[in-house]
Amino acid sequence: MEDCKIAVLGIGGVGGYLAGMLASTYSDVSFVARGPRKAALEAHGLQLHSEYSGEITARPARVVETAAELAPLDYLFICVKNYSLEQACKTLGASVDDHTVIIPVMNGVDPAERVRTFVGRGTVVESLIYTVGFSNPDFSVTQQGDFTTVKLGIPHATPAQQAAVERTRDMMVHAGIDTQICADIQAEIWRKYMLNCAYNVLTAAYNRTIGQLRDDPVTRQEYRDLLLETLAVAQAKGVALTREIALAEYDRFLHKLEDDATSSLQRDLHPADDAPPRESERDTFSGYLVREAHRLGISVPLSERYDQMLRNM
Ligand SMILES: NC(=O)C1=CN([C@@H]2O[C@H](COP(=O)(O)OP(=O)(O)OC[C@H]3O[C@@H](n4cnc5c(N)ncnc54)[C@H](OP(=O)(O)O)[C@@H]3O)[C@@H](O)[C@H]2O)C=CC1
Ligand SMILES: CC(C)(CO)C(=O)C(=O)O
Repeated sequence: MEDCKIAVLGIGGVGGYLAGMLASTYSDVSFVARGPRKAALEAHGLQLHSEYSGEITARPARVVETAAELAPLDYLFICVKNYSLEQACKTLGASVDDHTVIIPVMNGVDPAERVRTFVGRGTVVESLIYTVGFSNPDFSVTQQGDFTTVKLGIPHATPAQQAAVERTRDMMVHAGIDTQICADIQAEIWRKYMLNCAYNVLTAAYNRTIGQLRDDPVTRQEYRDLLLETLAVAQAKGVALTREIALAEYDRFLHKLEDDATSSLQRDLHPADDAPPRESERDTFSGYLVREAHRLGISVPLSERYDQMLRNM
């Protein structure tokens, strides 16, 4: 395990945490980054300010502009926004061969399927991550809060695929990354997506924290309704999510999420420095949900309203 070849493509909020943890454990970790971020990582390494894992300065084996500059990898983590995924997959070259395990660590329900289509080789492990992280103007990365957890799996895995999932989990746990294997990874991904379709959509639509959404009776009720609309679409697609799980997520919103919690969609649409909105994943959340609902004949009026509102921002 010590000399496995690992790369992380996308050294932002999510990739920066994983890259920092991996590069401070393994000797052959490459960072794929571009422009001024590449120059900063080459000059100073990656500074990770993690409330969960501590203050880490990670020096990668190398920083490259594209993965195509790398020899075949054992593991490739792809941590880009959904709108960058296709382009990123086009730059992999010979870094991915049939033995490579690719782990897209992203929001949305279909990144793994899209990677399989765009790349067509290697073993793609599905994943999701619960974390709060972002990149800073000096290209350091901050992870906030006392958790960061990754879940892995491959639906209907063959024994060889399951072995790849287990190897990946062991490699990540050895680097100090909380990682669990899920028997039904699709259901877990949809559970997280259901959360995102309420949490990310409402925090971004109003630029409010979770505490502010919870204090307002209208948004408090809408959070529940958005969870239930997403549940209806998931169930129509045959995903094993139940009303009890949706209501447990609502309970978490009411009683457990931090008052000052924000979302990645909110941070992109409302940058802290009053800069103009950045490109965002609104299409990954309400956009995809509404399209799937229409295709399946499910009524999702509130998601439609918020999708329109986010599109007009
Ligand atoms: N941030 C969070 O708290 C959470 C995020 N997620 C999900 O994780 C995924 C990643 O999000 P996040 O880390 O926040 O995103 P960021 O925007 O912070 O980071 C993405 C990084 O990918 C880089 N990138 C994009 N394309 C390429 C490429 N072709 N080559 C090299 N680098 C590339 C970008 O570089 P550049 O700066 O040069 O554009 C950027 O640094 C998303 O799907 C998000 O929804 C999930 C849970 C929590
Ligand atoms: C809801 C949250 C914070 C959970 O990790 C997230 O996925 C995001 O901000 O995109």
